[in-house]
Amino acid sequence: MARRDWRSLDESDVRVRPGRGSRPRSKRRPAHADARPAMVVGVDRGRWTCALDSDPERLVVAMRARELGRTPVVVGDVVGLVGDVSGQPDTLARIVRVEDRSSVLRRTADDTDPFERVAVANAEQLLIVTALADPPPRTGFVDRCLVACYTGGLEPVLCLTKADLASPDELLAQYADLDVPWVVTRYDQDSPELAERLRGRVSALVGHSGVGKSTLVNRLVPDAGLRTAEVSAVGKGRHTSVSAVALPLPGGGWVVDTPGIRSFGLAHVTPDDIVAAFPEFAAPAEECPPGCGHLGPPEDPDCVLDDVVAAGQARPSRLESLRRLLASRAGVDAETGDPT
Ligand SMILES: Nc1nc2c(ncn2[C@@H]2O[C@H](COP(=O)(O)OP(=O)(O)OP(=O)(O)O)[C@@H](O)[C@H]2O)c(=O)[nH]1
Ligand SMILES: [Zn+2]
Repeated sequence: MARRDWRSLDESDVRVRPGRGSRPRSKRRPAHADARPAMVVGVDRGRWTCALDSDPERLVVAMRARELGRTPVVVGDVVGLVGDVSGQPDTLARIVRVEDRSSVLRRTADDTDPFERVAVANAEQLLIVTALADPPPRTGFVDRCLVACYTGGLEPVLCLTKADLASPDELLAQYADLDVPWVVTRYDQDSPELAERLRGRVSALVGHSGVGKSTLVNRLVPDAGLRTAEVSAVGKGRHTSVSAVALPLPGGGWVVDTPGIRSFGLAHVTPDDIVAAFPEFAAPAEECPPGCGHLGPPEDPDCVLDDVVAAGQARPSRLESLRRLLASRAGVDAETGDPT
C-alpha cells in the first residue's frame, strides 16, 4: 500500500541539500498525496461505489488501481480516490489506497468461496436482528454474532423485532450476564431509541430471513430500495447476490445491510480470543494447559476457569455464558446441538 511505503521511509530516503536551508526533502513523496477520502458503500463485479467525504449525495464509481495489488476493498472501507471524482455518468475514479480498518466482519466460507473474507469493514456496531417470535429466536445464531463482534472489534446490539407478538424478557435474561445493549422494535411503531443509537455511526445489520430486517431498514432509511439498487447490481437487472450495501440514515450515519450473509466466519477465532472479552477470566486462562479449549470437563478437564468460579472470583453464570460462546464457535448450537 502506498501509505505503508511512505511510513516505512527511513533517513536514507531523505536527502538534505547542503547549503540550501535545513528543510529535508524526501526523494520519494507519498504516492497520491492528493487522493480524496471516500467510503465504499457498494461493490459490484470490479466496480466500487464510494461516497466522497462520506457524503451520501456524492457517489463516485471507482475501479482499483493496479498498484493496490490484491488488497481487498469492501463496503465500509475508507479509500483514497484519484482521477475523475466528479461522479458524472460513465466516469471512473481509481482507488489508490485503503486505510487501516478499525473493525472487520468476516463471512463464512461457502461452496462458492472456500475462504472467510472480510464482508464489512469499519462498522462500529453490529445490530443483531432477531424476531421474538415467528420465527422463534435462535440463540446459537446470536452467540456466533457476539463472538464475531468480540473478535472483530464491533459493539454488539441486540435488536429484538416483532415485540407485538412476544415479550423480550426470557431472551434478555439469557444475555443479561453479557451486558449486551438491546432495543425492542415492532413494525407498527417507530423506535426513537434505535434511531438515537444509530445516529452518526456506521452500523452493520445481520439477521435471518423473515425476522423483519427489511421492514426495519425501510423504516430507518427512506428510499432504501432505490438506494440499494443504485449501489448494487439490483438496478441493472442482474440477479447477483449482493454482499453488503451501506445506506445513509437521514440524521447522519450509515446502516450496512448484509443480505446473503447468514453467519460470520469464525474459523480463525481461537478460544483465547473469546476469553479475552471476559476480563475476569482472561488472566487466569493463561494458567490453563496449552491448547485448552476452556470448555471444562469432559473436553477440557484441567481448565482453571472452574477454579476461578469456585474461588468466588467470577459469577457462575458468566462462565456459563462464556462457554456457550465457546461452543457456538465450534458451529454447534449449545441448546439444540444442531449446526448453527
Ligand atoms: N407481527 C409482526 N410482523 C412483522 C414485524 N416486522 C416484520 N413483520 C413481518 O414479518 C415478515 C418478514 O418481514 P421482512 O421485513 O420481510 O423480513 P426480512 O428479515 O427482511 O426477511 P427477508 O426479506 O426474507 O430477508 C413480513 O411478513 C413482515 O410483515 C413486526 O414487528 N411484527
Ligand atoms: Zn481453560
